[in-house]
Amino acid sequence: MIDKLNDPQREAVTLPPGHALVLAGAGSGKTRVLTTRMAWLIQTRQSSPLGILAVTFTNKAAREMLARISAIMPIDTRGMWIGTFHGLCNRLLRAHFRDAGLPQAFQILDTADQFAAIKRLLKANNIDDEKYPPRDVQRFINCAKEEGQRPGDVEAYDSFRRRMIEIYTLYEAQCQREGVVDFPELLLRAFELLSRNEPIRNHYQRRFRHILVDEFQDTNNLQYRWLTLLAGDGASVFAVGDDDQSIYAFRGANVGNMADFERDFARGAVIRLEQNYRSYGHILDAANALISHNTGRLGKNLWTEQGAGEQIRVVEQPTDFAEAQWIVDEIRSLVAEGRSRHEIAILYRSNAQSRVIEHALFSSAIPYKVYGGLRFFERQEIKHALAYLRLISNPDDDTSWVRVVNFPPRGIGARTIESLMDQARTYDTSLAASVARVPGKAGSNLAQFLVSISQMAEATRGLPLPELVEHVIEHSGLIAHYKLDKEGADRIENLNELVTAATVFAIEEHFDGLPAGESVQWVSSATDSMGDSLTPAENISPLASFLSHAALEAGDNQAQAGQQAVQLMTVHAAKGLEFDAVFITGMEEGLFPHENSVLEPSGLEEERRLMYVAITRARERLYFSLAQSRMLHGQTRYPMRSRFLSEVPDQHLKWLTPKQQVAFDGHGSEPRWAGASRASIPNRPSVAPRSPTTGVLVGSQHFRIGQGVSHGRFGEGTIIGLSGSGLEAQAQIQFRDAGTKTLALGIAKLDITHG
Ligand SMILES: Nc1ncnc2c1ncn2[C@@H]1O[C@H](COP(=O)(O)OP(=O)(O)OP(=O)(O)O)[C@@H](O)[C@H]1O
Ligand SMILES: [Mg+2]
Repeated sequence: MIDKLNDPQREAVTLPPGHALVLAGAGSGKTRVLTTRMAWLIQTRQSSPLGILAVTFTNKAAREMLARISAIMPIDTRGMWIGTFHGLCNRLLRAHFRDAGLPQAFQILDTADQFAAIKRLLKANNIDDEKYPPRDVQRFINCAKEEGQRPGDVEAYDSFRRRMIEIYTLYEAQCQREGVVDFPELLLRAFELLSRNEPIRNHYQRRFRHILVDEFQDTNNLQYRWLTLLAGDGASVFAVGDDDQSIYAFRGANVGNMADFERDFARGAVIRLEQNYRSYGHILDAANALISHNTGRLGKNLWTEQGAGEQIRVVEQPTDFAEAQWIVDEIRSLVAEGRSRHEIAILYRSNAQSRVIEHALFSSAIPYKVYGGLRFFERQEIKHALAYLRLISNPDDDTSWVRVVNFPPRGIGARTIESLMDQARTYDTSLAASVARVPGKAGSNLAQFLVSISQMAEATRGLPLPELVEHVIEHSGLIAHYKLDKEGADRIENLNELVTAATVFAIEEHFDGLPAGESVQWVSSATDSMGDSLTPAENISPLASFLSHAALEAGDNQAQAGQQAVQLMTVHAAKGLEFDAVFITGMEEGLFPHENSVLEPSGLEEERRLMYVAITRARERLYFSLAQSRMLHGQTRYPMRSRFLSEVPDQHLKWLTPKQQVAFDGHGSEPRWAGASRASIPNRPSVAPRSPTTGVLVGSQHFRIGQGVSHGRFGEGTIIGLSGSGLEAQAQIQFRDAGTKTLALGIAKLDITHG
């Protein structure tokens, strides 16, 4: 098992108990070391499988880890706690729902559900959603939770924040009443449970002697505290990570946790891995050179024995359509050369880019899978079906109630629902519990809905999960409804796919045929002073378990089925994965680096880490592609080449199209636009750019691409795109300090400084 490892890897795997940090760059075998260490701990009998808790970044990674361990040795991995932070916290809360103050069948709100719940809350309390936009409220609440703060802990230094805190309080009451838990709440609840309940804490601290964490650089403060608490004084924490791949700061991840961990725990036990086993030399050196532009790195140097391999191919196309078409043609020849489609990935910085690429793939009949983005469990019909399933397990789930009370339409209008909400508010009950208080025809319609839910609950009691799901999609009226819809065929297919998903889930989770609970005889062997009473986690009903799975795992479904499909995903979603061939698309200023990020140096450094992640996904072949004009958010833009292109030394690049212009270097105020005239943009099918132009006359000023301008507030900048004319004329300007902005030329006061 450990023969195949190099020396530092083997050292890490076989470290004696104690905290340790493996700090190493991409593709150096961190994940492999972590998995092997688990297997090694078990095989050398230093730990039982049940004494290990491992945190992975995605559910897919958790499954792969389990598969790898079972491949190494024949053990029952079922009782092992391997999963994401959210998944593990969910498991903990299910096991101790009472102590955590939750109903047994509590439901998980995903981000979209949470947003809907907040909107509903604002409405119900007559809160002005212009002054308190739901997005901002959501962010406020989530940030507070991620810092471990309840409403009482948040500092109210002005009246706005005071009001936000009141909304947070109302939101908590609503969630509690409805028996629902949002993502950050999973973590915070689990943290509070462990910190307040000593017997439970002691139990788990005694059980988990080994805690292993992958992608440690992306933990947030609350996760860090959760780990520290769970570890107590006795457990060994083995963390692996790469500061250069920290890409979730915008969600509260704190790369400083690595340094803290080293200081607080790992003292001395820091292992660095420097040999990369994934990529050929040109790819690796390009990544190293790029990331060296960042400051404050913990520093490491990656090398490979694999030889230089091929240069990175760079291609510039006139439009985003042409870019997509070129990629599709190239994929055809890769496949013709014998590469498998699932070993080819197309990465993009923004989800919005995928549509054009998907279209090109679809038109060429190349099978592809979108990983992440377009999520199966987020499709409308699936969410409707899940809402019914949630209601039969918990009729007080108001979010689900509101979603389907009139879907399929059954004559229950907005007014009725509002009056129901009023009642619920007045008596502080759930919507279901208030039905009896609504008078007249409206009331009887609502009552009928309630009856149909309880009939479904009755009829499905004791049914195996797939049959239960099938019954509900049929009897909810969803299938019949979509049959009437011209475009409903797809939706019906998806609903049927939900039954398949339930079947697969039941098999994987061993719910098939076995009454829940019997499949987990190992629990009793988890001998502990607290005995079985403390670990009934596995006694959750298959339905509740499936619903959690649906909420936690949106997206994974597609990737699994995508064995023979080209893989499409955002760079964020690609973390930890590897492919033979990778296309990094949209290598343009404003896109990658993203325009929102270039305002601050820290934002730009995060973009650079993201680019580092993207490059290091490739084993053999890497492509950079870009377009001279791109339709984004309904606007045609004429972006400059990404500065990241100029941060990769020329010797690693092979331009497949002429390299005429100089890429934006992010420093000088000199316009770097030395390219050919943009006046003619050939090859753009179907969507014509909205009056693309290289020059615009507004008043007496003549604006041109490449010109230097200055603006009262944003300072000095360079025009990088123009569109429209007259009053509609707009310029996209790359400001030296203020990032990229699109300004209406008739309104913005701009002075031409040169060019
Ligand atoms: N000692 C080794 N011998 C051969 N192959 C190895 C060795 N160590 C790792 N690999 C292979 O190198 C690749 C990268 O390993 P792994 O995914 O564990 O790296 P990582 O450090 O976790 O990367 P990332 O930072 O991208 O998550 C994998 O295909 C892995 O199987
Ligand atoms: Mg990894």
